[in-house]
Amino acid sequence: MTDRHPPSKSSVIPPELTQATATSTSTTLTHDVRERALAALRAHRFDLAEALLSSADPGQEVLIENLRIYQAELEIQNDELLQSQQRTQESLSRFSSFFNTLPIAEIVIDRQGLIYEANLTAQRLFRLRPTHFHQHFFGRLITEADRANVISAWGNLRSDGTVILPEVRFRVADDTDFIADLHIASIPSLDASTQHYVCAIIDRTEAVQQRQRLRETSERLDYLAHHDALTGLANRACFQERLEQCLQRAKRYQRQFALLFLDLDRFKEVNDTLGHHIGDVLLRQVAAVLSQQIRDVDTIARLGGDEFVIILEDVPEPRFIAHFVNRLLEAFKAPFQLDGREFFVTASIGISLYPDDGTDLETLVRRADIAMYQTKKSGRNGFNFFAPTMSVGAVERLHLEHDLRLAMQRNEFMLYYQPQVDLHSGKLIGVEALCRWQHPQMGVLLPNLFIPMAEDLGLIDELGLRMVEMGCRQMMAWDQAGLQVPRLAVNLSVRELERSQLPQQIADILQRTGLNPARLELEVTESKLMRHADMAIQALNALRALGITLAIDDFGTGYSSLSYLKRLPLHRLKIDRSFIRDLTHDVNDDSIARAIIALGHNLGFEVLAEGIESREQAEFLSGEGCLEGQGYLYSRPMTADELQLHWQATLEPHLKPNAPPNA
Ligand SMILES: Nc1nc2c(ncn2[C@@H]2O[C@@H]3COP(=O)(O)O[C@H]4[C@@H](O)[C@H](n5cnc6c(=O)[nH]c(N)nc65)O[C@@H]4COP(=O)(O)O[C@H]3[C@H]2O)c(=O)[nH]1
Repeated sequence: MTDRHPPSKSSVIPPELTQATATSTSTTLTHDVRERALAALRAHRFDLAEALLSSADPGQEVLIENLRIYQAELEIQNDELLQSQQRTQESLSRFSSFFNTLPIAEIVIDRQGLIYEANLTAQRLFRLRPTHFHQHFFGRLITEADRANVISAWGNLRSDGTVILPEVRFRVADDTDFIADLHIASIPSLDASTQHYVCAIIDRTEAVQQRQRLRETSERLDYLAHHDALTGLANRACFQERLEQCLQRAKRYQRQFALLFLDLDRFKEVNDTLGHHIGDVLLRQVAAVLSQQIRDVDTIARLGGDEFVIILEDVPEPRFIAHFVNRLLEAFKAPFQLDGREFFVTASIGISLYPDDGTDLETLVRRADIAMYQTKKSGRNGFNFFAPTMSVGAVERLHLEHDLRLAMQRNEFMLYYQPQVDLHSGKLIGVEALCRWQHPQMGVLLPNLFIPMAEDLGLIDELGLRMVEMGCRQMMAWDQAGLQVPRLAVNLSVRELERSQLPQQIADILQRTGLNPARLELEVTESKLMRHADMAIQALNALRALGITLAIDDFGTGYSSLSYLKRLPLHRLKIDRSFIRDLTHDVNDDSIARAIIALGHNLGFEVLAEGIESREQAEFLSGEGCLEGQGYLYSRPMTADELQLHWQATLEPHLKPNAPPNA
């Protein structure tokens, strides 16, 4: 760009000097002089040319004048040229500094994609020196993943010769990546072979990172809004959302789901004795243990303190929930590691079911809570399904408790009896005594309403003994009346088993009433028995020693361990009626009932099925080897007089008026 190009000589050199044909003035010049003058002119030595010409022919005035004009013209042209060059130089340097100080990386490439030029921003951005850029393919600055895309877009520029590609991932020399928008524009050119393109690379890393940070922050905020900071479980807000969704799904697809409230037993003691820090460690460990037990579809949340809640979606049967809950309680049998020590913690669980216990969020939550509270009251470390009787309000409950105490004094309790029969012959083989409270205002109340209350109030021992005695006396009375009822089964609260005097008190009753101990059977509910296993074995052994028989009630809902079951001095398994209800309609229940019967027999127990309501159920059971049963098919629970009337009339063969009553 710095070379000077003198104006074309042919336009300014006096024709006399260049023309071969001599004019009137040039003819006098010798060839030699002319050549030398020309050479001097070409060398811009005007003084020499002038001297040569004057010496050759001093009369050549015109020629010399022309020469001077030519010299003046040349000098003007030269000045203009110099100024033009100066301006070009300035313009180039302005462009160069503009190009290099642009905050945007600009790279000029040729038709092949080879880099022709790159500004300073591009050099800094790619950490490359200019020499590295030159003759490098532009594509090498782009990551493999995006390269083909860019090349294809470059080959399909818009009609205005540009294309914009957002967020292309470029690769820097040190192999790190950055994200930038890429604008490609063709530089107008007359000759396609020298076509160039300018690629503007607008670094978007900051914006992308900021967007990423924003997304992360909003995700984090969302997480915090929906999770409990201590345990990482869902929090109350999230739980309510999920429960609402679960409710909608259950309504739409007519499914059942369960809500479990779980509260740690004596958590306050941990906090008070070991400190809040350790309490927090325990809560985190409990959260981890609980999380391991649930399926992906289920939700577990911490509502605060030591209160956890689980939504079990789509549960076909309550007994699956019982199975799940037993697994949960089982998980609590392993010690927690707190402050380098092993620590045992138990939990109380309450369960409500959609739709049985409520069809709206508030009702389900309240009822699961009530059921949990009930578990706490009945000895903790266990679970309860919600029962309508639990929902008696605080005031009503107070009244009822008061009434229950009075009822004990006034002896308002009585027994209903439900026959137990031989499934083959239909013969009466025993009765189950079921307690009723003849409330002066409310009429006959069922045991689920008042037995737990009696347990809470510490009245169950007295009530239980009264029922046993009442039943034994009734057996003797039937004997007297000539109705032989071979066996009396009475329910025993597991609370009663805790009392060391119980065996002696039962022995006293048997003695007082005169009933043969072999005709008395005591029933204990499986799930409750299993929760007090070690204590129960001792108590049951002592009772067994009296000569009475023992039955395990509601079998199948408590998930006893077989090894433990074998150690119990039991005579009878009573299959829970929830397994009987769908017999012959639900193959699962068929197989469960079949398995329980086989299990009972293998363990050497008699097996009795509860809740038989249809002939098909009875036939299925007897076909599977279950010999005994009870249920509405045979009789509802009834008063002693009703039973006597009914069974004396319908089962004459069992009337043995003269048989020794207590044989
Ligand atoms: N759907 C249906 N139900 C049937 C059928 N056959 C009998 N039942 C009901 O099933 C329950 C059987 O008693 P359980 O399992 O020992 O369950 C008893 C027992 O655990 C407890 N209970 C009853 N009396 C006493 C008692 O004197 N002491 C103690 N500790 N608990 C008692 O209360 C529970 C409930 O007793 P009830 O309300 O009398 O309810 C009785 C009975 O009425 C049937 O075919 N279909």
